[in-house]
Amino acid sequence: MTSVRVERLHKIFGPQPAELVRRIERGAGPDEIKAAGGTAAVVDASFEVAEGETFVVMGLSGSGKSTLIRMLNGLLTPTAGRVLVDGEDVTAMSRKALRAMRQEKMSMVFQHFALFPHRTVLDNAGYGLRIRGAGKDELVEKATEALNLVGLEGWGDRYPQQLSGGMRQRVGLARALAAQTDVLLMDEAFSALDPLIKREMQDQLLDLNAQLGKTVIFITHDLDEAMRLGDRIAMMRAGRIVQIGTAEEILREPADSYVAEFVHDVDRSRVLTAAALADPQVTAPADAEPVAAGTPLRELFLRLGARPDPVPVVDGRQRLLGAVTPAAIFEALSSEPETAEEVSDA
Ligand SMILES: Nc1ncnc2c1ncn2[C@@H]1O[C@H](COP(=O)(O)OP(=O)(O)OP(=O)(O)O)[C@@H](O)[C@H]1O
Repeated sequence: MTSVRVERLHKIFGPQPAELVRRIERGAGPDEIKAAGGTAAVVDASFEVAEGETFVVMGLSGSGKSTLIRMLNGLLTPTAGRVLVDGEDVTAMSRKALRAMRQEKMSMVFQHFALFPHRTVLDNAGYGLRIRGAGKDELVEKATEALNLVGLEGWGDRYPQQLSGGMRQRVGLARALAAQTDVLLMDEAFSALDPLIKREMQDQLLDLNAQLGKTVIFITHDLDEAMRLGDRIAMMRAGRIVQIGTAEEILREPADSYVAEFVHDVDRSRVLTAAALADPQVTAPADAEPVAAGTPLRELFLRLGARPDPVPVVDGRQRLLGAVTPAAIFEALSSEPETAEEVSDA
């Protein structure tokens, strides 16, 4: 399996980009960079994505998400910094090595997926295999398997115009899956879809990942999507990553007022889980039925109605993590999170 590591990555558009990176390192802000004719699209980004992890990059339009993801597979060359895929520096690869890396290790799914109108769905799904030089039998086998995985069983002989928008996006996903790369880069892959279909695709990605264990780097400007899909989320603002954490960490301890504002309207009862509130010091009644660590607070809250006692919480192996008191549930659901700024000011 493949891991991805990003070290002090910068991308500056405009004249003398390397000089502008030096100025940023000496403390220049976005206004100074702008005055010098540059755009600081990505500034000093560092993170590591573990094998099998779904890492979401989240931010408003123009915050640098697409620029960042395009540097991961070498579509854009960084102004400074390194991208390591399986320990190999993408920024130092030849064109040929880059092409091989994209074919063998990282597939990309875009928002507006380009399907070839005159090729069948099966051919479209197998496109990555074809350019890699796969034989016909292998192409048919792997593309069919990928189409089945995304719920398009039996559609291989059709043409793109016979499919709905959601189905076409599934073909895009199937193409990435058929290539059997360990890493999927998904750039606003579901953003153009209707809300219901979008949700279906998210469920499908979660399902697929439970089966296949791919490393997914997923870009979105949709916070609900980020929270549903991400094992961890990187919050970007004006080119910088301002916080990296799980949905719960970001909700409970936003790094600054920008992130706090962003997550303000999130339905905490659906995102926060029993695990975050389980206190090993609290004992639940012996006959209380335990809940799984991932149980959303909403469900815990509903359960309290029947019996207002502490609720025991167990992990996947039925080990006791602690218990959640009704008071902890009320507090988590009603309190405003403190930002890290406020905590350090105090
Ligand atoms: N080729 C380019 N030349 C100059 N500036 C660019 C170029 N590509 C992107 N930018 C600028 O870099 C900044 C980051 O853009 P980027 O597309 O990465 O943001 P984003 O978060 O992906 O936004 P969106 O969701 O709208 O695509 C923006 O200010 C954008 O205008």
